[in-house]
Amino acid sequence: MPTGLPFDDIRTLLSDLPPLDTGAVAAIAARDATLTKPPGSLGRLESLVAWLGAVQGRERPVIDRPVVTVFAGNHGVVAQGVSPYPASVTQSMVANFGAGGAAINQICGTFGLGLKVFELALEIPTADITVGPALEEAACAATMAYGMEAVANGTDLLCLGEMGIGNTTVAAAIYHGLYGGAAADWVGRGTGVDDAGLARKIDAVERAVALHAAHLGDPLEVLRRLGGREIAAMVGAILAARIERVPVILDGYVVCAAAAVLHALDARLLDHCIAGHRSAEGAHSAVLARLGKEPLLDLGLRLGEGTGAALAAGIVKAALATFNGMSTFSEAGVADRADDSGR
Ligand SMILES: O=C(O)c1ccc[n+]([C@@H]2O[C@H](COP(=O)([O-])O)[C@@H](O)[C@H]2O)c1
Ligand SMILES: Cc1cc2nc[nH]c2cc1C
Repeated sequence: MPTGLPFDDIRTLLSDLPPLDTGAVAAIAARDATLTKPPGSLGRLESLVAWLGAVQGRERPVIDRPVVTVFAGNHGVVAQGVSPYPASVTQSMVANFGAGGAAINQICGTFGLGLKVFELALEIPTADITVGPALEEAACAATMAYGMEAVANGTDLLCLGEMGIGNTTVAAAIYHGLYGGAAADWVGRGTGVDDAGLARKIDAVERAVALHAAHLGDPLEVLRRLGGREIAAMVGAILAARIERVPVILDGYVVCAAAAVLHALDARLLDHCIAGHRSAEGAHSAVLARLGKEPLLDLGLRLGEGTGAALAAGIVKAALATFNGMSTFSEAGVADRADDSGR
């Protein structure tokens, strides 16, 4: 057992972060300038390769073991009537992931991504955040540690996803707890609540944040009081990836709640993350602006499961394939431009 307060053990991990590799970025820019294309013509694909190199610390980044991790949790706040679906759907969807029948299975198959599902005590929902803290500190820290396993198998690109009926309510509570404003600013329809459900959801988020208001100055307290197990595990996964130099693609509105906790602790904790997409859940745009992330895709998705992150991974893989596989002007015998302008 670790000694001291569990959150203290987490906090020690925050203090010693590897720097991004600027030498790798420079080397990538130099090779990019020799490839058979006008400078800058691959747009954001070029900056994606630079990002991979900066995080991995490699002049030739690799994506040999990309993985999507789906963290699944259940939430006591479902008792407040905040989701149109019963909590049992979380377990059923985990079975569906295992059987290969979910949307994320098909996207992983399309782009050659591994899929790993972390099932987090689904039979024991976290406490209702309108009544008390979701998790005790020790349980929250232990769940964060479990989430660190996401990078344990030598993955070189981590796509984060989640599944949990009710978790758009806890995500909204986290945003309201971290960023203030009105509860309604952060609450959306999730899986599709009707108007009465939306009103219950806004009310639940308001009451939860009011209940815990005295403790919300510390982002880790926001996490344990207003979050849930899949959110805590994703905080651990993002943190471990930062330390292990693994690039991370964030999914949508719910995954970004985990990212927001770390960002509130120290913005550099998200240096290794890109936003895979903009979710159709209304407040996601405001969240992305707070996090300083420009999403790669904007496809109107609001599913979760890591689907937006996995789709973005397909683009990232293509970006790296262009960088590694393209011929240079001299190799291909293509005439380069006559002057240095525009470089
Ligand atoms: O992350 C998103 O952008 C997102 C937006 C809407 C819904 N979801 C998914 O929907 C579930 C939560 O919705 P709800 O209505 O039960 O709170 C959960 O399994 C999430 O993966 C996810
Ligand atoms: C069917 C279903 C699938 C999901 N996948 C992610 N969240 C979900 C919510 C529901 C309800």
